[in-house]
Amino acid sequence: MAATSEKQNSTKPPPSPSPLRNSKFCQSNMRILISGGAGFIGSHLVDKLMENEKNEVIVADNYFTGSKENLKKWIGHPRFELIRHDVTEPLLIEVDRIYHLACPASPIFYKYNPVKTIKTNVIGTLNMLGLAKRVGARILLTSTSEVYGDPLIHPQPESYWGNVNPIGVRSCYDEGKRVAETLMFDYHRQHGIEIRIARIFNTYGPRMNIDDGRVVSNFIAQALRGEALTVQKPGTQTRSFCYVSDMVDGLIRLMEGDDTGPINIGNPGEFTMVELAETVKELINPSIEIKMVENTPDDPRQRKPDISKAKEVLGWEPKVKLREGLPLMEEDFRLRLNVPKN
Ligand SMILES: NC(=O)c1ccc[n+]([C@@H]2O[C@H](COP(=O)([O-])OP(=O)(O)OC[C@H]3O[C@@H](n4cnc5c(N)ncnc54)[C@H](O)[C@@H]3O)[C@@H](O)[C@H]2O)c1
Ligand SMILES: O=c1ccn([C@@H]2O[C@H](COP(=O)(O)OP(=O)(O)O[C@H]3OC[C@@H](O)[C@H](O)[C@H]3O)[C@@H](O)[C@H]2O)c(=O)[nH]1
Repeated sequence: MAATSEKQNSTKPPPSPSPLRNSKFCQSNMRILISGGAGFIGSHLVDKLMENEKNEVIVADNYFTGSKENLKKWIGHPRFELIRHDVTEPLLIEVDRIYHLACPASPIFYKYNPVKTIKTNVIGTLNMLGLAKRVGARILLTSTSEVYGDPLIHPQPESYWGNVNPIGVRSCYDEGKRVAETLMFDYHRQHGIEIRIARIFNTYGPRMNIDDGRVVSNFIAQALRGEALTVQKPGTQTRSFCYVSDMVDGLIRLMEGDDTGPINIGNPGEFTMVELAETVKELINPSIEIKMVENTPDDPRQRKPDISKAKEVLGWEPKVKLREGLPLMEEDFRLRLNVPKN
């Protein structure tokens, strides 16, 4: 896809910033909104962006799956602000960049209230795009590998249009993200908004909710609690797991680069769920059992990103291998579950 960020058919210019923005006493150069910033990936993104003293970070989150605990070290910091806000309602603030992450991401949470999930994807993205349009901000959407559905092409390049069930139990999320991508491109083409789209593949790391329901957090929590690891049938389905620090690095490169995307960001190391369970067992608790349990409908059978574009356009590729990332997550889960290492 061609790099394109020039404005086309812009309806009206963004409002002028306050004159104080350019005064020499103005404390920050970049005001960054992160919707969903109290969640797993969002809070790691906050940590990274706060390292730059020129950044002022604002998080808007409704705490559906995120928590203040993830941001506790920044609460009270002069360059940080936390707003309890649901993105299905409009938000009127002044910012230069919007990382739009707000959306439940674990299948058990996004299926819990599918109507709310699709509203978050559609109305939430419309509201964030409306904000970007009003203030002339650049906006990045965290889309997902789920836009490829149960893919018939392997690995998945960005040019693949996907194989998605439009009426299935996952469609509130995967079709919701597909509409969100459409909205991003329509605002770009019609109003000249500067957009970036990341298609994120399965990401793991510290701060995932312990009872999040996603496979890596489930297996680590089960291994530490001494419970059998629950591999959903058939167990031969594959995923490719990216450590969260690599993900955050990719997202920031995408935001600050020139390409609209969509760009796959993920780790191409591919594992069956049985292989993942065996690795967790070996690394964390060799005496644990692995048991096969029923799966849920429409579970994708294979998933692996083609990251040629991310390498070429962003100069990005993941650094942390699964066997290096799992112990870092184990350490965090041990602390939170109060299970010391023998
Ligand atoms: N982690 C992954 O493997 C993965 C893969 C693909 C895409 N993504 C995308 O990345 C983003 C972050 O995912 P995550 O893994 O950190 O999940 P998460 O559940 O930890 O974070 C999502 C955050 O969004 C907030 N939120 C949900 N609905 C909201 C609403 N209506 N208004 C305001 N806030 C709301 C939640 O409270 C939470 O803090 C999501 O958009 C997700 O779709 C994640
Ligand atoms: O305890 C479990 C949980 C899950 N699984 C399996 O593990 C695989 C991965 O399941 P997860 O729930 O972690 O996540 P999925 O890959 O299905 O969806 C994820 O995809 C990318 C993102 O958009 C989201 O984070 C999420 O929707 C599935 O095949 C599932 O059947 C188990 O074998 N055991």
